[in-house]
Amino acid sequence: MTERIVVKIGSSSLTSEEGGLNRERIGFFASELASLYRRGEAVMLVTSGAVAAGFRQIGYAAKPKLLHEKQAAAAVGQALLMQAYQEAFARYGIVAAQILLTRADFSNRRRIHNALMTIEELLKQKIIPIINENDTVATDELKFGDNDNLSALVAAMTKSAKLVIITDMDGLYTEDPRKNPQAVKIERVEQISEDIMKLAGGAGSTVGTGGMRSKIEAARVAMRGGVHAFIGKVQQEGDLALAVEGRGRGTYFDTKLHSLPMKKQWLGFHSVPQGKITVDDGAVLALLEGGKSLLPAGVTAIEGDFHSGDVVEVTNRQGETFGRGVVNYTAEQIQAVAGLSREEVRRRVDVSRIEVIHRDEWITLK
Ligand SMILES: Nc1ncnc2c1ncn2[C@@H]1O[C@H](COP(=O)(O)OP(=O)(O)O)[C@@H](O)[C@H]1O
Ligand SMILES: N[C@@H](CCC(=O)OP(=O)(O)O)C(=O)O
Repeated sequence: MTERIVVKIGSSSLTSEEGGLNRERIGFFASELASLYRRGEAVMLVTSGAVAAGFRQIGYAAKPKLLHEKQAAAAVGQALLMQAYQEAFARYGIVAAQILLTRADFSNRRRIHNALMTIEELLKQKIIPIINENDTVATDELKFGDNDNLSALVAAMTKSAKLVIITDMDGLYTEDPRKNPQAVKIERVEQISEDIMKLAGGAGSTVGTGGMRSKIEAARVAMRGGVHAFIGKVQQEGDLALAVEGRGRGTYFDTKLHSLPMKKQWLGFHSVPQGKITVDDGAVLALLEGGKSLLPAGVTAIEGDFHSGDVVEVTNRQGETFGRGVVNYTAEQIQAVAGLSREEVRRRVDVSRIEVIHRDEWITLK
């Protein structure tokens, strides 16, 4: 059966601490991906390594820290990276394509739709899309920075079955094993709780960026989008196939959720909330388990100055955010009717819909 699989390779797997591309590793990963491709899987690659590949060529002594230097390094390195992959895939008769994306592209529905259509056509033509962040145009505030999150968004957008995040560690441990060799590996995670989040530390190498934390955040996004995730090591021949088959050297993050329509992905992953609504326990239950809309009666507090049609976060009484939705009221209108019954609400404000957030415009995020 053809499955869609997104594979993410981090800088630490492709380059050395001194920078420069490790062509042998690229050749190895290309052969691993080619074996999935030959089995009929629809493979997409999200690869880092542009900055690490480029800085040595420019003559910088170490991985640059300043944004314009990083961007210059990426501009040089991205071309080297693509050249290396295209050559490596050509050995297997596979054509590869370059796609560069930014976070801003994801928040613009037309742009991301175009990117998706391009990827769909490439997959149809049996071409492997190779995706990286467009470092030259991404502004600092809006940068993915690491590619973990980008890979999760690509996996959700393409409704992939699996996301394989390849790194230099064979999975998630109870602590960073570089700091504590006694740390114990976690084989399976079914829900990413705050306790799981706390285990993860930052990058382990000087070329890596996000560390384990950004990988777990990515797994969380993937799982919400109905994608099973794996974080681990692919080092020897056949490791990638094992990772995909459930026998890999890493940690599995299984999900019971189904893929999300683009509209819900936009709401959950890309929209920028303009305020916050706190609700009572009954409303939490109605939204989380009843599949119901949020009515004014369940609202206890609001924050922010938002308009009807804006996206807001919804939090419980403990202050934990558990979802987002599009509001049908202005902040002022909700203030006037919070806690009131439908009849009272109709008497006091003139709104097009009685629901503060309709269930079709809601996404649970936990
Ligand atoms: N709890 C943990 N379990 C495993 N690795 C961890 C943990 N916390 C931090 N790390 C570090 O995360 C690193 C991988 O992230 P990173 O260096 O950003 O790699 P990449 O370039 O592959 O994205 C590992 O080398 C490891 O040192
Ligand atoms: N877009 C950047 C990615 C930066 C980076 O180091 O990411 P990662 O190795 O995935 O933590 C690059 O190609 O250099």
